[in-house]
Amino acid sequence: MSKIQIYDTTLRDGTQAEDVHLSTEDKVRIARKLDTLGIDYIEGGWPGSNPTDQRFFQEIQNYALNHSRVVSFGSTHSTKKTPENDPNLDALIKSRTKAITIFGKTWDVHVKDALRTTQERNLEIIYNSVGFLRPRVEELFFDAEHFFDGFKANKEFALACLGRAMEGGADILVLCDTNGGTTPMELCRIIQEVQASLPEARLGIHAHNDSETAVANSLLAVDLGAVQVQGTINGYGERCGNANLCSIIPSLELKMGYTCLPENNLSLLTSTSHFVAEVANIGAFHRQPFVGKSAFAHKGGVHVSAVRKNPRTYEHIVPEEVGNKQRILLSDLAGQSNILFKARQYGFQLDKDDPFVLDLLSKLKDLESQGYEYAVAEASFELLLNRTLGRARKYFTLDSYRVLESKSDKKDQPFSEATVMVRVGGLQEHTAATGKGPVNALDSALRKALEKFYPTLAEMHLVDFKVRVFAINDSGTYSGTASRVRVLIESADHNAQWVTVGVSFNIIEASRQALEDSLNYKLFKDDQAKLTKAIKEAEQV
Ligand SMILES: CC(=O)SCCNC(=O)CCNC(=O)[C@H](O)C(C)(C)COP(=O)(O)OP(=O)(O)OC[C@H]1O[C@@H](n2cnc3c(N)ncnc32)[C@H](O)[C@@H]1OP(=O)(O)O
Ligand SMILES: CC(=O)C(=O)O
Repeated sequence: MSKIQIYDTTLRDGTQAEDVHLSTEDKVRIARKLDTLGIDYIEGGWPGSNPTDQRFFQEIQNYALNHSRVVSFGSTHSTKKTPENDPNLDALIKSRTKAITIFGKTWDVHVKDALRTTQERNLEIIYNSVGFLRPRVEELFFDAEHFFDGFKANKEFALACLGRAMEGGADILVLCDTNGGTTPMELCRIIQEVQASLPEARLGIHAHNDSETAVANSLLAVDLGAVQVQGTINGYGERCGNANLCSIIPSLELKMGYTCLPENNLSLLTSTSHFVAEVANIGAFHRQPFVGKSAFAHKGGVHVSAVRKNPRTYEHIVPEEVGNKQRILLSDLAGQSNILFKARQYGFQLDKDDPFVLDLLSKLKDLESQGYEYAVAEASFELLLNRTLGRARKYFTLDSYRVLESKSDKKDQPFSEATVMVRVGGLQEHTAATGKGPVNALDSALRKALEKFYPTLAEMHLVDFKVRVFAINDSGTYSGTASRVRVLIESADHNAQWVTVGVSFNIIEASRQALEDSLNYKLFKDDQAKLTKAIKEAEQV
């Protein structure tokens, strides 16, 4: 199986994305993760550009990477300078990387309008820059910027640029679809013409995603003989992004028979993707192929029924090969198979004829149609399942609650106060609490009332609170302030995190439902843990 060089530019082109900002420390953390994954080349940045990138190249020298080679990136020398006095080329050398990439213009429009120089001078700049760096670095790559647009505009000039870079000593000529507008059909034709014209050249591909074809173009280029693929983790990059390595690597390895990563490392792909998203502080893209949370999530009853019999029926690869996993979702599109699968996850062996399954399915569909979303609020579903089976204890009853909002002075913040009446066994408790907002006041009052019966409730805290407004009602008209809302509450204690849901026309009532489920779930979970412990102890006796 032939090896394809994987060249990651998350730390350089990835940071050219509108919402990606990485500190030097972030870059080092990502570089080390990419090294663990087994990426061949990590483009660390443009050392002539800013102090963050400059520091990265110093800092990364303190780490012995096992696999990856760090690459510094810059442009050919300035039209007004020579290689010897160009600060950009000097910064590349000072970065002390064993590999360097420089980009040069190959589109006549850019030479005329961006560089404002002649084609002859551009060819000279390319040759001189590459030739100057060649003896000073072990590996040298030439990024032929705008190559495909350049080829379409002026084929002879674009090919001459490649020729000069090759004569100067570049190891690989990387054909860049810088504006991301090249179709796979054009790309195919152009690469074949390059190969006919420069048969000795070793080619690479660097594609942008403006036409949503960056991955396809990269795969095609490899199929045609490219030996290096440049891209970024999660496809981050300038404008619409770069070719997504999280799709390219598994496609090359699992579908096209190439080797990209060291043996057995492909299963690190999903965790690497999530790690990079986390460090970049960008919400994970759930629908991302291969590594997204939804990449192997099955919702439709027909799909679930089939994947339970044979996962291949609706999965293009085995999720674990890329470190992902199958998920079965609950919704109004579910069939009995979804329920059976979920019940098994929680330890119940049921079968399709069980009347309980149909009962739960119809409850689920009814609640989902009102706006409850159990695919996310799995703790609420687990309670619903156990309640329907008669397995969940009723820990407390909230007989009534009242929430008051008042504001006395223009300068003051509104004041929230909640009172609750709860019953635990035969005992009634009447409590009041204030809070920063009505939901906080209600939460405080409920806990105050319940903690004397259930002290472990003090261990839990609220992690996240999300409100979604359903502005369009069932008849398709706009409901305005009379809209239904869904509240999702994420809670945690020292060893778990769980999400609960509530739905109502009243945001406080929706919050009350989600809060009550959250408290109940904590108590239910504690009971389950006690039971498991008792069973283990009994088994040991
Ligand atoms: C396709 C790509 O993604 S290439 C990478 C793009 N990335 C970036 O631009 C991020 C890093 N860039 C930077 O920090 C800055 O632009 C710097 C430090 C490189 C240059 O900053 P400045 O000197 O202030 O120039 P400025 O950014 O305004 O313009 C870019 C200059 O580079 C020149 N240039 C562009 N491409 C090339 C090239 N291949 N070879 C030589 N010069 C080039 C432009 O003509 C322009 O020069 P001019 O000012 O004489 O017109
Ligand atoms: C070099 C580069 O990033 C590009 O042409 O897109």
